[in-house]
Amino acid sequence: MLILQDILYQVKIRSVNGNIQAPVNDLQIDSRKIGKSSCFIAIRGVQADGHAFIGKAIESGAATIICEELPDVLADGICYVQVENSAEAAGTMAANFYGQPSMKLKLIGVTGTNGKTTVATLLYKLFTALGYDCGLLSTVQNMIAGRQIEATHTTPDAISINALLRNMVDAGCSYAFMEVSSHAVHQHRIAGLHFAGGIFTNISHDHLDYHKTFDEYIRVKKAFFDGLAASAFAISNLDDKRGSVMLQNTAAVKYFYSLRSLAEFKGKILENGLTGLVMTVNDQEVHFRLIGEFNAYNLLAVYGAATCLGEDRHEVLRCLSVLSGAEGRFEYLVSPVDKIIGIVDYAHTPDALENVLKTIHQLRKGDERVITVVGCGGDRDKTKRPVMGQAACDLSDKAIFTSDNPRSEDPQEILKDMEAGLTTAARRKYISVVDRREAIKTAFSLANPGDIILIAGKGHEKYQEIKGVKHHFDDKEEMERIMEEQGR
Ligand SMILES: CC(=O)N[C@H]1[C@@H](OP(=O)(O)OP(=O)(O)OC[C@H]2O[C@@H](n3ccc(=O)[nH]c3=O)[C@H](O)[C@@H]2O)O[C@H](CO)[C@@H](O)[C@@H]1O[C@H](C)C(=O)N[C@@H](C)C(=O)N[C@H](CCC(=O)O)C(=O)O
Ligand SMILES: Nc1ncnc2c1ncn2[C@@H]1O[C@H](COP(=O)(O)OP(=O)(O)OP(=O)(O)O)[C@@H](O)[C@H]1O
Ligand SMILES: N[C@H](CCC[C@H](N)C(=O)O)C(=O)O
Ligand SMILES: [Mg+2]
Repeated sequence: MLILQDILYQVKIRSVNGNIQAPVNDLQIDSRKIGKSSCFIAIRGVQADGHAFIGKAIESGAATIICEELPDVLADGICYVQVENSAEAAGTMAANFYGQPSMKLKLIGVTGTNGKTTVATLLYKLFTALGYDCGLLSTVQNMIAGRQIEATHTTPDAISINALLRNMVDAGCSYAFMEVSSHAVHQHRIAGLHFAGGIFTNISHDHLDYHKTFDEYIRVKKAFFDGLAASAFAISNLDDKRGSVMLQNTAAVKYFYSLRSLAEFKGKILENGLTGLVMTVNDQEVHFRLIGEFNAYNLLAVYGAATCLGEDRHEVLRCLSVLSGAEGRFEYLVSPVDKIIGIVDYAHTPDALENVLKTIHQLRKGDERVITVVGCGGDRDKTKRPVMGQAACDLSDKAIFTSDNPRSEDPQEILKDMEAGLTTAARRKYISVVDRREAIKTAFSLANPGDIILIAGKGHEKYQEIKGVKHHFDDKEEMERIMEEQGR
């Protein structure tokens, strides 16, 4: 069994009270998961302060406590370690506890507002196709060499990350690809990890409920690159306004990808249709199965990373050309009778919604109409609601506003936020149908043969969260059922 002293390696300690040689069975940041000889790390959170649960943790068997503030009364036989930052300590300690798994494989992190899941998943699929055992930490799922593990977060907490990485190392993985959310950077969930490379996709409006200002959101994303080692590579999107700033202070070796300017990884779209993209990538012409300009960027990022990792460029493009994207990202179905194109996409930010709708317009052959079903999540950034409502109307012939995980909020109020400030032209185009199933049905009832229906916001999600309860709901399943029921 490990002892506390070993696990504290490189943690910034302020004081120690008790026996630092105490054994540690496991690490926990949640008092509800404590067992015998657990080490409890008290973290100040958004909802609660872990320090309030120190007593509870000791009652449940914790023998060692990591905290920023010592309790007034110290219990006998317990070792208390006061640290500068508990969240950061949790990352460093988790890495020590699990034997530095991020150093035993090559860990690549992907950050940005949109495209993280797509890029990380493509990298996982690509390196698997190239013959490596790989790991993946993503919004849709975690993977350990082909074995699927349910994902609860885009980026899990530090202890879960290191436990998963340990399992990957034990399963013989030589690569791990992970999404790095801005919440994760800010909450130090990635502290103590050793990244071999970092990728930036893009930055636009999201999570301003959490980060408060756009500048702060940028600063947090940039902190990921600031933390990379000189031995790592950092790849950024030159066509994004903040693409260069992201890498301004990184010690890592910098690379850029672009569709518009000269860059190490340069792409040009030749054809963009429902059957995929035809592009040149560093002067080699390739056909990809992924659709839309935004995926051209995702593919360039993946190509760049694979090149930096020493893979053969031709082989990389050959493998990439046959890959499909991540579940729920621009997945489409054509109805058998009326040839209505139904698209399920995870666009849940203004930028993603705009991108996916612009892509749909580029794919249109004639005067097919575009009908969009969209909602905005409850207990999330409210400022994106009117922007998404307006974008849906601007870029569709008809928009149906509906619910997308209202969580603790009143769904009608969310719809009101989406409707607020719509232009007169937009007002003529939208209707609100609070029940998502009814909204999808309405979209199909309104569609003429050949029309395009976009169902945005939930992608791979298999639930609708209402008042804290997750009800089974799957946009793709609904779409298929309605097509059949309506005989389309
Ligand atoms: C807003 C946010 O990010 N919250 C995350 C945060 O929770 P928190 O700060 O609210 O924690 P808290 O409830 O205040 O508790 C503070 C501490 O006390 C502990 N505690 C609490 C209660 C108790 O009885 N005993 C106890 O020990 C908690 O375990 C925690 O360590 O830390 C928790 C542990 O790591 C996360 O599970 C939790 O994610 C919540 C569930 C969440 O919904 N997060 C979303 C917003 C999120 O993280 N999303 C990003 C993706 C965003 C994107 O699209 O880019 C993600 O990476 O998934
Ligand atoms: N490079 C990109 N630029 C802009 N939009 C994109 C890009 N890639 C994907 N999208 C759009 O954003 C949606 C979400 O994509 P993806 O799941 O890959 O992003 P993400 O960053 O992982 O999102 P999340 O933060 O929720 O995990 C897609 O369904 C698509 O509409
Ligand atoms: N990672 C994002 C996903 C949003 C997906 C959307 N369907 C919603 O529930 O708002 C979040 O947690 O904010
Ligand atoms: Mg994701």
